[in-house]
Amino acid sequence: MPTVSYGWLSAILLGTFAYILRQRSRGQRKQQCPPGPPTSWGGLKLKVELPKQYPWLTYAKWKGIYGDIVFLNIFRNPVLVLNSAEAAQDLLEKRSAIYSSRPVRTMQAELMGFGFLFSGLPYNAWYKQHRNMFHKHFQPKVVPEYHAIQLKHARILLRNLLHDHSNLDHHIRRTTAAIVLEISYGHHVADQGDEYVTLADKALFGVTQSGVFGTYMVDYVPLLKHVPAWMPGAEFKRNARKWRTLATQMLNRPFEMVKERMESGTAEGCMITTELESWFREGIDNDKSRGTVIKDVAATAYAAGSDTTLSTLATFFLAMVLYPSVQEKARDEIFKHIPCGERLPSFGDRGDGQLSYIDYVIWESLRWHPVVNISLAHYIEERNDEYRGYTIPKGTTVLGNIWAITHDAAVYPDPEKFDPERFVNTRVNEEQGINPIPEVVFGFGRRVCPGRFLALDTIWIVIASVLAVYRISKTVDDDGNEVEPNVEYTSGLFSRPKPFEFRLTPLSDGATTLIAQTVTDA
Ligand code: HEM
Repeated sequence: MPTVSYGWLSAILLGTFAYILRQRSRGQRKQQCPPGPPTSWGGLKLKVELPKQYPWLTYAKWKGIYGDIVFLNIFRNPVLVLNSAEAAQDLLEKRSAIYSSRPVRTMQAELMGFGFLFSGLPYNAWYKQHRNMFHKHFQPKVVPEYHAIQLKHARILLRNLLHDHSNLDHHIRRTTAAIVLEISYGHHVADQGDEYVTLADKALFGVTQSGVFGTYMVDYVPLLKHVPAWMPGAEFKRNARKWRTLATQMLNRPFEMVKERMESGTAEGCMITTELESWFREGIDNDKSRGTVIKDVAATAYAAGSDTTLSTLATFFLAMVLYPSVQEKARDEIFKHIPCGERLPSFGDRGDGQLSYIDYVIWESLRWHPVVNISLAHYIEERNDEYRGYTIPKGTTVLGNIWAITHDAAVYPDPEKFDPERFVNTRVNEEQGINPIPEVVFGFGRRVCPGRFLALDTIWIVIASVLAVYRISKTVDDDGNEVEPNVEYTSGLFSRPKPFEFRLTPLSDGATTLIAQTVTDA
């Protein structure tokens, strides 16, 4: 056995080596790329690797050494990390015409079977078809149609938390998943053990593991995909095989469910029924691939829309435990508008900046611990570019370090502090060039998150509802001393707080009554 495995490895390494030599012998002109950590000759013996755990922190450290644009060449894969808002703005926003593609992700798309996620597609006509369909259903003028769904699930959350708040992630995931599943598939999520939530949960674990560029060597050296799964060190192949089954199920099962319900006349109106009906009306033969686009778009909405919103809400709970005065201020703002215990907030309360402090709490939750700390990888596909006198070669993967941008002390003073107050005085902020609303947490240019309008609405209604009826605080030990919560975040594509302890108490008997009423309201 070992002889065979070494044979494979040698063949792959020799192939890679020969490729590099060929490229070099073509006598490429030496380009002056931006500075970065040294990689050895030909990129073969690496002195540096892209970090796998919390890469945003390592990149932020590199900023101190190499500056805000850091260049690496890993196995002939040029990678550029952007560590400042200015660089991200200059390249990913202003030059988004050439910085909006995505690199090939062998692990996620090819081996794991997540090629259906349009978030990973290169910037081409096929991608635009997906993005346009998505935009049709999630643009600002459409998302208010989903307020009733969001309100219902925010209230179910209040009730579920009253019974048990020990598994916060579970309850919030139920809320965020239920909203997207109802909008996309017209599916009503069961309170416990919903088949589709469980399925996506398992499948998405793989996506978040493989989502940050640099995690898997096979993304740099695609030839490694041919390594047999049984070989020592080929764990990635074994994992990929497992996740592939889940990916296929996540893509197909809920879609088939809607089609069956349509055939039996029991389907609820949703994104898929709307799209399928218009496809049938316009003639399937005129556009044979539209069925695939519909299926992909629904699955991408689900993959991208559930755990992201979950993370921000979990961060909000953690911040409220740690910063009780912020919590009181936000609650006071609600009670100025809706007297305590009178009724629960609804979207009508949001208009005209009436509850603007809540908006600041949301933006600070998004900034303090961004969900996506390294943007999905952008890719410059068409041609070489020049920036600040450096060459950015065609074929460079470009990573926006959202964490570094939102924790730049020159822009967000005292960045580790959760302080929604920082956004209050917009005039002074503008004059001093500090504390802009951190929209960067939703990414850049033409690939900016198209689900952000829905996300902000969900986060708003959940936060306003929770604050109106619950106090979130530290737990106390047997001697009555407050226990500090664990403040630790997961690595991976969607970063969220690891479990932490907190107390959740209804504010008053009136609040408990309001929560109980949601059983009949929702
Ligand atoms: C707090 C919640 C959310 C955050 C922080 C967030 C953040 C992001 C970020 C950083 C990107 C990558 C942008 C880039 O490449 O520059 C992205 C892409 C994307 N997001 Fe979100 N997102 C959130 C919620 C949602 C929701 C609710 C949906 C769907 C309903 C969604 C759908 C998508 C899609 C489809 C893409 C891929 C866009 C493309 O490649 O064209 N996101 N998101």
